[in-house]
Amino acid sequence: MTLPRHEGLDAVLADPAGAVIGLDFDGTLSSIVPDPAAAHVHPEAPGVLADLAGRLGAVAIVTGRPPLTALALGATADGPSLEDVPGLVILGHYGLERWEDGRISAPPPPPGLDLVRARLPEIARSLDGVVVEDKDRAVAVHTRRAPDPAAALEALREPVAALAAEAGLAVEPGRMVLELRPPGMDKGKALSSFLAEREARSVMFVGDDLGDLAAFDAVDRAGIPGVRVCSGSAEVTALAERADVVVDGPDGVVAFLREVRAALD
Ligand SMILES: O=P(O)(O)OC[C@H]1O[C@H](O[C@H]2O[C@H](CO)[C@@H](O)[C@H](O)[C@H]2O)[C@H](O)[C@@H](O)[C@@H]1O
Repeated sequence: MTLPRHEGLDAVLADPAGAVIGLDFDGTLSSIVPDPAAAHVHPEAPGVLADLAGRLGAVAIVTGRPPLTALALGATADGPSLEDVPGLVILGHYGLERWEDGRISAPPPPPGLDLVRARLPEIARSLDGVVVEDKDRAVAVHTRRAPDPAAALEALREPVAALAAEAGLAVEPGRMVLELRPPGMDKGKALSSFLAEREARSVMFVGDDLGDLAAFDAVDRAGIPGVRVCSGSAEVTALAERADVVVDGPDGVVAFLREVRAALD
């Protein structure tokens, strides 16, 4: 692919040491698969990120996954794994839990999760193929394996919202998933703090899902040149509508990152 001309992308290329790249995990660095536990990083993604990390100010993965899960799913059999990306920071749980240099930092889990653990499986059982994913600091309910995933998601919206309100948690909607998680943090806040911490002079964010819209907002309000990249899919169109660059899923993301890397030589 040829890199498009865009002011934010030009700024990243002109001053890579001042650039921060943030990337989502599922749907961006990893293809969407029916079973969340069976996801795995695109085999070429860690290599190209490792290459970029040596040239850019910072590379961060900003994800709804716990950082250690992203790292585990980021292992590859033959090449480098995500853990091998120099200086990588993972802002997991939408920024609540941070992994860097092998260390995790996070606030304590919210008390409302116990109520969700007690009640959500019962709600999920009322619909065929709906499964619960417990992520320690958040609990998600997935409908991708239901006979009609979109209908199952709609059927869950109301009971899940009621349960979240009772538990003092926020509902995070995503690709055939509703997540109950602590309120007060999102990918936008996580990215904004990281940009300030690294004194970024330009920013690129790559994402695919509704939770990434907050990160696009953060790019917009960062006060530095920025570029918003969408890992496009037929399933989510809202992000493509806001993006400066749209590529075709994780394969397209890796091809795009390769071009960025090549343009830095
Ligand atoms: O912020 P992300 O890195 O995009 O994580 C968001 C959610 O991703 C995962 O679910 C999604 O990917 C699964 C595996 O491909 C897929 O089965 C599911 O339908 C998608 O919604 C993950 O399981 C969630 O916990 C994350 O919050």
